[in-house]
Amino acid sequence: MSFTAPITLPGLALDPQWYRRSVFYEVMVRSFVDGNGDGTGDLGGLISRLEYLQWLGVDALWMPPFYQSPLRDGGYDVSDFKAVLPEFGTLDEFRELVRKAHERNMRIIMDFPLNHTSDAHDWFQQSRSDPEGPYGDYYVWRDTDEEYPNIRIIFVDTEESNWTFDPVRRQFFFHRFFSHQPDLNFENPAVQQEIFDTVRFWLDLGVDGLRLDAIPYLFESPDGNGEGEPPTHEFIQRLRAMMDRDYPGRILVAEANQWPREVAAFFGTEEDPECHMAFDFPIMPRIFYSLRSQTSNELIKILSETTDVPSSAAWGVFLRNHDELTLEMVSEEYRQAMYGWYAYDPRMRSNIGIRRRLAPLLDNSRAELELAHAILFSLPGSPFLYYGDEIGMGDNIWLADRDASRTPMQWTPDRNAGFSSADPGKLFLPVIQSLVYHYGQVNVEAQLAQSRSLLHWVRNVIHVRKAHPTFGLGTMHVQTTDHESALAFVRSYKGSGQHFGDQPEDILCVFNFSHNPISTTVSVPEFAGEELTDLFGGGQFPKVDAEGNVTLTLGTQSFYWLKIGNARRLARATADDGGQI
Ligand SMILES: OC[C@H]1O[C@H](O[C@H]2O[C@H](CO)[C@@H](O)[C@H](O)[C@H]2O)[C@H](O)[C@@H](O)[C@@H]1O
Ligand SMILES: [Ca+2]
Repeated sequence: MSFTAPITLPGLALDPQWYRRSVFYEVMVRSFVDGNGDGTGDLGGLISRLEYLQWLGVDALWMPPFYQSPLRDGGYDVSDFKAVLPEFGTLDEFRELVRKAHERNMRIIMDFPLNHTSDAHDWFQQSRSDPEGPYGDYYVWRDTDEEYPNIRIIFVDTEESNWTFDPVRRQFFFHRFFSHQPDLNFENPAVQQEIFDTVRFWLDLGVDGLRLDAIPYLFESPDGNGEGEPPTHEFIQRLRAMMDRDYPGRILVAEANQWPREVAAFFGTEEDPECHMAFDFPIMPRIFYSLRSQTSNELIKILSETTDVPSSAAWGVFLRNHDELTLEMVSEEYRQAMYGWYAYDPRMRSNIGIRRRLAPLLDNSRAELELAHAILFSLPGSPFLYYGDEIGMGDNIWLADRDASRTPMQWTPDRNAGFSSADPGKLFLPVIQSLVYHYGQVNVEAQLAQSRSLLHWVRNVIHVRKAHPTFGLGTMHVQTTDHESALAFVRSYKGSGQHFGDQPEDILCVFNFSHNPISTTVSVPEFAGEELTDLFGGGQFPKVDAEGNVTLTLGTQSFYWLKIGNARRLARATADDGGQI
């Protein structure tokens, strides 16, 4: 495979807002490329495919944990926060990865599961065996399992309680997730210091940011639900202040599976900022809901809710990731509808969600895959892709837990899908060999050879998005339509004029969720009389009429991104001093 990557000068472009303009790509080291042929993906393998990621248009990688770990929760069970799991590589290889990514102007975000450790961590082993020793108070120990009754269980498939009795210390320890993942005791200043030291350790190695895993759960309180308690926010504020002071330009990303207002709290305020980015959990299931219900009302409702966030904050939007498609942020009625549509086999469910990949969820429909991506790439915030979804990889629901959608990346139709040269029996997980998604058909090499493949389409849409900073930096206004299957919004940006193409711009985005073609009148009164031009092909569309309406015909499950004409915008640009949204 060869990629005609653009020639760039080594080093990162200076841009304090880089995370608002970036396309992110979640890459699991274990699953991407096996560089040394032992059956497991590794850092060396990832380094060898940076060229591919740059060609695709990726600006930043999000790397789930690759620390020392017994791997009982995909690496989110860390047994040493300052070591790389030997089967993944070494610290030196990680340094090389950072350097080589930066040479391609790509940044690296590391996952940081700071809420808990593995029970194999030395801190826990010492804590359980020596309660009076230096680590005795590193975890949340109690004599009963009755405290914190308001704290819900997250892994409902496997856990019956958030407390587990430890036969060594003869006390219960608290855990939000698996019983082999004891929660750290954030009340202990020594624990807080360890977390700061760990953050500094990785930032000193050059990483561009940290995804704060399970961030709402750091502190518990007797009466609260243990989600976003005030001391948790105070702790993040201190972390952010340290980063702004000592590591400007590096970012914090909040993983908080909560409602918009609660998640927005993790951005902090202008005076006391917390995270630069936060994943937008409520919007994601509503995209899937709209695709099957053929209605846009749920998306319109959530997009119309205004949540005040600091001016530098950015949402991280996504369709899928390494976890189940979580349904925690929908009502029970809608959850049942989603299970009916997307998880008709009970094996497809996991906790409160669905453990399937994007293409199988959308029944491999090219129209739906394009529509879903078009929404992802035009919503406010920065898009996060999940490795393999750009080629429409399948899943394997006969594998345990979320491994269903963590199988080896499919590079070629050759042995082990080009992922590894190991004996196939030695792979950490088997490659996908299902009827529809077999690596013989679904792989990067084959899609590179087809100009109309999903891979080329995704790359094209990424590049169109990147040519219009409006998508990353602009505001969004939902517009009225007269069709229940249509969603329309306008993205507007005043432009800073500081970068090439960073100009004032308005873009009308219209989506059709119906499984049939529709005609709909979109009301954009602010833009009466303006021309509309397709962002992809440059085709001219009917003008917005004098009343501010435009009637559009959309094919089955299709969309338009239309640039709104010049006259008014140019006048406004002259009047503006520009730069801010
Ligand atoms: O480290 C434990 C888990 O932490 C993250 O969890 C998140 O995923 C859960 C679903 O799998 C979700 O319900 C929860 O709200 C999140 O915090 C991480 O992404 C998981 O992989 C990990 O198991
Ligand atoms: Ca390997």
